Amino acid sequence: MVDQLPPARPAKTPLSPASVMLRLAGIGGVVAVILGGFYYVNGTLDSQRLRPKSFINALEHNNGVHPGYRRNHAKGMCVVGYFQSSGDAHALSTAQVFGAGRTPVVGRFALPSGNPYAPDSSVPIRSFALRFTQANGQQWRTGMNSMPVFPVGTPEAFYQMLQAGAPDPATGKPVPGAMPVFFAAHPETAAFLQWVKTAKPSASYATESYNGINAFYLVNAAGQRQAVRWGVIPLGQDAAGATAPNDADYLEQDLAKRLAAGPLKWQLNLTLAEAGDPTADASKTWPAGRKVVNAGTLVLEKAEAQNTGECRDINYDPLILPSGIEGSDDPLLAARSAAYASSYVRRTSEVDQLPQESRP
Ligand code: HEM
Repeated sequence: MVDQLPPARPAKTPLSPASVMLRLAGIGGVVAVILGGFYYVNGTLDSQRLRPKSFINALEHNNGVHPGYRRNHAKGMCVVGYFQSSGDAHALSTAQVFGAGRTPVVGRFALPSGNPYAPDSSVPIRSFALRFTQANGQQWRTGMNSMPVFPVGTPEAFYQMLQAGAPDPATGKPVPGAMPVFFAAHPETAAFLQWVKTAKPSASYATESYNGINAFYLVNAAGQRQAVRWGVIPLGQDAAGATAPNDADYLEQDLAKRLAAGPLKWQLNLTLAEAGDPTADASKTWPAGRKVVNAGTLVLEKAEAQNTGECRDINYDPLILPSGIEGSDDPLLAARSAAYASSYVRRTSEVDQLPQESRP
């Protein structure tokens, strides 16, 4: 048998230099369109558009750069313990944390400032962040504040608020009058300002209530979705009239002392929204009288210094949620998630510059 040769291909006419240039320009054009798309989505082409680093740059501008520390809520302390479920939230959510048993927790108490040396009495707000690690490996991370509402409802307004708090280059202090002007232009701050009127710096992290503020959805085995806001209330209280000392650093010593004497406990409450309650506006409270489900007890057993403790390398991103809990349409959630990641990238690349603290 004789092999048949394939038919000869017609000889190709070489491209003229002009055609080569045209083809290269075409390829370049496609690449430029793709890159332009990326830059557009990233906001690089729009100098006015907010990006994760816009918040972090503003926080650094206002508070200074403190290598290795969180760019907001910089002064804090790690804590370790567990959550004991009551089982009462199981009908609302498939998340394992609400089933029977215990879920280990790594938490962090902090002050809401980017300055890790801020005196404890400088602000009436304290914060509490938690990471629950379920047996199936899924995590629920949340950051809560002691106020019941956020001053504003959008990332843009929060950025403007940071700008209003920027220091005057001449004095290094906030520009007098800038914050009142901001509040006057933002009537949604009314509920927060009402709270501030009576809020006092508390004498202990242990006797505070903390609120998740943003709305989330719980999803049950039937796929039903219930909008909720959550928070924790302390099971221990000081005698009435306990006041904060003048000392700049009393909160950490107080917490270490209390934990050395025994575990500290909070009740985890889920407030259930009714039709019409806003889920996309953290500056609005929900009407009183909403049903509250006691999901269980948070028990803290040990405190650790934040520079060496387990919470140091945790990014308390509010959108890290297990199945059975979902984010809402609140625009602050995505902005928080992105800004915390940006802060995390900066601070974790500087960890070797942190002063090493001995464990309490
Ligand atoms: C657009 C709005 C917000 C921005 C840009 C923002 C920004 C930040 C940043 C950069 C951090 C440091 C994150 C890290 O390095 O781990 C932080 C921490 C924190 N934020 Fe926000 N935040 C916002 C809104 C809120 C809201 C609504 C809450 C409500 C509870 C909140 C609660 C907290 C808490 C508790 C922490 C401390 C977490 C920890 O201890 O590690 N933030 N925030």
